[in-house]
Amino acid sequence: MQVLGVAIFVAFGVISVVILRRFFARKTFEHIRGPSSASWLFGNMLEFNRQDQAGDLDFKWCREFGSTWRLNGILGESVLMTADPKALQHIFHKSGYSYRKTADNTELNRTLFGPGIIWASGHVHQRHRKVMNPAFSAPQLRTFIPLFQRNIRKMTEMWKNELSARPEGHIINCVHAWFTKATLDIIGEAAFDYSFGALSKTGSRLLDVYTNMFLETSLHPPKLDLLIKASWEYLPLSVLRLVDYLPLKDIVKVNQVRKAFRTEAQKLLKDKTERLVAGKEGKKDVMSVLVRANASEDARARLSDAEMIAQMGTITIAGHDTTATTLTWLLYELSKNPDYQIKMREEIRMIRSSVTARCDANFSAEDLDSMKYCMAALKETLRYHAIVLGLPRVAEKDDIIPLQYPVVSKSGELIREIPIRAGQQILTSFCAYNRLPRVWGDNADVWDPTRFLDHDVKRETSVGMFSNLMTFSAGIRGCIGWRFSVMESQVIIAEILENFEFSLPSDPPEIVRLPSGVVAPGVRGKIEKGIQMPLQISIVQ
Ligand code: HEM
Repeated sequence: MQVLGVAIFVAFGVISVVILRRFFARKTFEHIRGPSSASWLFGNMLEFNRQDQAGDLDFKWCREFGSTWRLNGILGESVLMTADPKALQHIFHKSGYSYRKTADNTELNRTLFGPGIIWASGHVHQRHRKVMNPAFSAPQLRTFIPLFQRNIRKMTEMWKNELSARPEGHIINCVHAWFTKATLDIIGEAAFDYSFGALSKTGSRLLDVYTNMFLETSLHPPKLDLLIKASWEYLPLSVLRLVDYLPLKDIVKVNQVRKAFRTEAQKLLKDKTERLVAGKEGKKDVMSVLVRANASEDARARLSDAEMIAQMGTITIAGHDTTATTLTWLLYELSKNPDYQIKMREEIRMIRSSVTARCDANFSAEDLDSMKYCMAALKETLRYHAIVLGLPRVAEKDDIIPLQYPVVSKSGELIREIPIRAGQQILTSFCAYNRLPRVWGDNADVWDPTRFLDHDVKRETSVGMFSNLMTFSAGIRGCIGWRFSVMESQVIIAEILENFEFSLPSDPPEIVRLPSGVVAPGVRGKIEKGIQMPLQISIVQ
């Protein structure tokens, strides 16, 4: 009886807090325009989470209401959504940890990765970042270039072998499946000196458990899932820790993945620590650098074993499918833009002649940096195909968010800044920012790398980690691996375009952007088959 009383009291308390918070939240956003509520229970969240193609609604709402608008959240919550550069700069760059991740985001990160960098917050996150930074510095990453080249060459040799047996002179491959394997092998070796054996087909348990995780866990979430996760904002941490035991599809899958990574990471950490203690010459992989950086820290600043182990899953998952998917979109665009593909190939060949003239076998970092057409295509793909659509954040304290581009209120006044209360949720839209005509020009809705060719246009407000794009997020929580991804992509682009031509198959399927954790391509009508990007590949003449 007593237990029931406490339960009723707690439930009453939670509901009162929710209603009061939502009442005050409405007040601050009431005057901002936005789509009307599609359902009293889900607001706009059901349509937002189940859009036909990822980003469709972000682009539509941004066109209709300007770069900042209001959404109806679950149970009448009022949510601010923005693609405004100054607002993004304020939230990600200027406010430290004042805009935290949402509870469901944090808990899913904890369930998947454990206590690693992507889960940590505040001073704990600062500690993670300090130990990890040296492993992601430009000089350290440049040492990986030969490793990137060696691994991607394995893939191109396999393609060449396959092609040599085809009298028709071409093959049709899902390039995403290949890039996923190549980038997984690369991250395994570069980050841990570990072999996933993805290309060689020897495979590993990790690979089996992990395959298709993003799609399985985030495509078209069930209604109950959305409701349960919305309630997490109001639950105390002690209750949230029980999330791991929920029989939700995504939780079950990420639990499996985390456990598999933990087993492997424990072995790796032990091996690397023993090497360090024995004074053996340090290896260059990210985890060995981490182990050394950690050992040289003041005891209080060090990462614990559990934290170090969590980094393995984090770096693997954050660090390979992301790059693989971006490269997949790049090849898709190049298949549709053969003239630009030819320009890139000519550029690569020209630089190859100077490499041969100096009797080198491989491109150096400087060679790769001098490939302007290739770099412009990579930047444009990161802009046009932001594989993380945007991120949700919650204000930790009352604040005022400034806007670069004022929006018109319901009563016709210009809104230049938006007061926000502690606890209110903001959805940031990276994909809509990346396509704002005011920032990128009138042809922002077209894939056109020439916009990046001669110069990086000086933007009015600078945001992001790379080239004013929001694709890698920004600020103290921005992607720590952006340079890794860019260098790896430069190597892969040079290797594959020097050797192969890419085009659409003769009867090309309609490719759609799947609204999953990482925006990946699928084929219209065959979405249940998962990620697909069939392209025609032939040897360069
Ligand atoms: C195209 C490639 C990539 C994209 C678009 C991308 C995007 C992002 C984004 C949007 C975030 C912020 C996530 C959040 O705040 O919840 C992030 C964080 C992170 N990324 Fe990447 N990423 C890419 C490649 C990589 C690579 C190659 C690595 C590692 C080798 C990596 C490691 C990480 C880590 C460890 C974090 C967490 C950083 C922190 O919380 O301080 N990423 N990435």
